[in-house]
Amino acid sequence: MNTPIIVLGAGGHAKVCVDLLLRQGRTIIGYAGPVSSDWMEQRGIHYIGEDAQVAECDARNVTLVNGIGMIGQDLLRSRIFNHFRSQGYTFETIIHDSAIVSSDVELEEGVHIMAGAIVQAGSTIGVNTIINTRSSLDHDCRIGAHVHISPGAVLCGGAVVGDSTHLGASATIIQNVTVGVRCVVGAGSVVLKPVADDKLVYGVPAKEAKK
Ligand SMILES: CC(=O)SCCNC(=O)CCNC(=O)[C@H](O)C(C)(C)COP(=O)(O)OP(=O)(O)OC[C@H]1O[C@@H](n2cnc3c(N)ncnc32)[C@H](O)[C@@H]1OP(=O)(O)O
Repeated sequence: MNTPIIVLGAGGHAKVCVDLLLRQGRTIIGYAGPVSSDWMEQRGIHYIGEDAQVAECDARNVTLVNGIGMIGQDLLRSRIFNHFRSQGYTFETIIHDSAIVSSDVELEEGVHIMAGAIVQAGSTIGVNTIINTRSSLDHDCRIGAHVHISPGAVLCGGAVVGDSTHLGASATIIQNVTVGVRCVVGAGSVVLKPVADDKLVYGVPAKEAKK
């Protein structure tokens, strides 16, 4: 079904989403955010206005794509998702044509699987999570809601990532290891042992940052 889409945001992640949607021939009604964007205008994507203006579009006739990115513990992406869900809007799950996603995978609402990503059999991914460019989830990974798996990250089989955690670019989690909720794992880190909730870890092997 080609339900018309409104993109929320106009920054880096929104651009990549728009590029994916245009390649797939999707209809984009416009984008919403605090300011207009030359990049969007050059592609003929109409500026709807601030987020409140989205309410003028009936939630039954559109779906939303959350173009807000997530770095570290920035909660804007999850706040926007929860706000519009509570208003009755639904979020589109988007998968780049170059991604490889097993048929034995559970994807919840609003998941983004970007170019070159791989998701293997038995994995589950919670709402509003980004599986970013060229990252890979091997078999039986469990990824929570509002997670960002950054470009190039590698999750070995059975790895678990809790809600609202940001896994940095090219980080690796070895098999069957759990990273808790609301954690940040630094770019390039190698996680060998479980990480408790609310921790910042980085390095090889990954260690908890000293406060
Ligand atoms: C599409 C996209 O672009 S998605 C974006 C993806 N972005 C990322 O993956 C970025 C992830 N963020 C990081 O890796 C960050 O460096 C963090 C969150 C781990 C740490 O950030 P901060 O708390 O600001 O740490 P800060 O920069 O002050 O560095 C503190 C120390 O840790 C070291 N350090 C920071 N990050 C790392 C890392 N990833 N690996 C190893 N050491 C690190 C620094 O060298 C510094 O060491 P020093 O005190 O000996 O000089």
